[in-house]
Amino acid sequence: MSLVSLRNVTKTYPSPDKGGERIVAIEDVSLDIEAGDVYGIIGYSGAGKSTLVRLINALEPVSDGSVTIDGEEISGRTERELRSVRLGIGMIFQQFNLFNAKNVWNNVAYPLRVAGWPKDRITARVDELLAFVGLSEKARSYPDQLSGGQKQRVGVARALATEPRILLADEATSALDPETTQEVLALLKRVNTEFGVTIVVITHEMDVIQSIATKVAVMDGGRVIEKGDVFDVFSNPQNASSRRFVSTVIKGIPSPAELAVLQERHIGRIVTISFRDGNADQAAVFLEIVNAGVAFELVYGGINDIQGRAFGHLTLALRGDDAAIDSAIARIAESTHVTEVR
Ligand SMILES: Nc1ncnc2c1ncn2[C@@H]1O[C@H](COP(=O)(O)OP(=O)(O)OP(=O)(O)O)[C@@H](O)[C@H]1O
Repeated sequence: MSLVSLRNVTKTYPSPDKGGERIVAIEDVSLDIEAGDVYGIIGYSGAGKSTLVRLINALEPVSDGSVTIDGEEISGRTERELRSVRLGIGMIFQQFNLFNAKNVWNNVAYPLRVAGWPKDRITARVDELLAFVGLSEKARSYPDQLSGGQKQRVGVARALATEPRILLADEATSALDPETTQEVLALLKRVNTEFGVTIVVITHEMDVIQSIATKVAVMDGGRVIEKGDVFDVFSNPQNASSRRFVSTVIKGIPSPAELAVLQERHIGRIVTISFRDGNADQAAVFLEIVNAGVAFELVYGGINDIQGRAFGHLTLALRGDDAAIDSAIARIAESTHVTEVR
């Protein structure tokens, strides 16, 4: 049984114009998140990612379909019942959302006081969490005295206070510089492996998915257009919309504007060849070109690493007899993905 399960979920909002059509934020989304996953939700702005989080977190009801957390259907629950569901879900935010008037220790203690934990257990839990996130020394500091990375570490400690099984991270590293982002991602990875917390990361940053996610769903226009293993989705997207999105976030695929520049700058036919962890022998690809008597120049490229597995794209300008180029492309296409710019 999945820990979080969405079945044919739709969420609409009233139109801002009187009598206008309702806004469809989420449309017919089905998704299963297993215990222990680090599940990335990625997509353009307005794709519906934040709305999806609010539905999982039971902050808003679905318009249609069902959301199940740990086997319990949450639609149609009373506010009181939902409160206990929410206690099992921690949340961290882009802007950290700490209480500026409370010190670090009291920020982390806050959800435990609300949940009615006894004083001695609160003390033990807060001390343990601050040690876990490496901020024991900062217990008496106020949020204003902390760096962005430290603030988010307090956010993580607070989100974990009530021992939730699920942590939702909504653009949790988008306000941080790249180095601090990596620091917070490493902490989230530890939250997953050491505490066994299932993490859902909403992001538009490829780095985040690349470093910690095991599964990913790509959203576009309120729908999940592709989902699965991170390496598979990014190295070999199955449909045109997800290919378009993926090509904007991974290295090595020239944009249409860059292709136009390449075509202008280089003589010959421009082709992009994809390489994926062992699926194509790179030497064999180049041999096909050489054996066909075709000259080539490497004009663009990049290699991506997803948790130790590599894939990439090389763009070449091919020069020679047209029939020879056609036959080389056809032979390369037998072992890997190749596209020609026309
Ligand atoms: N409370 C609301 N009332 C009306 N429309 C909403 C509401 N919340 C979201 N929407 C609309 O639903 C769509 C999806 O929005 P959502 O914020 O979920 O996207 P997102 O992928 O999280 O985007 P971003 O990355 O910009 O936050 C958008 O068209 C948005 O305008």
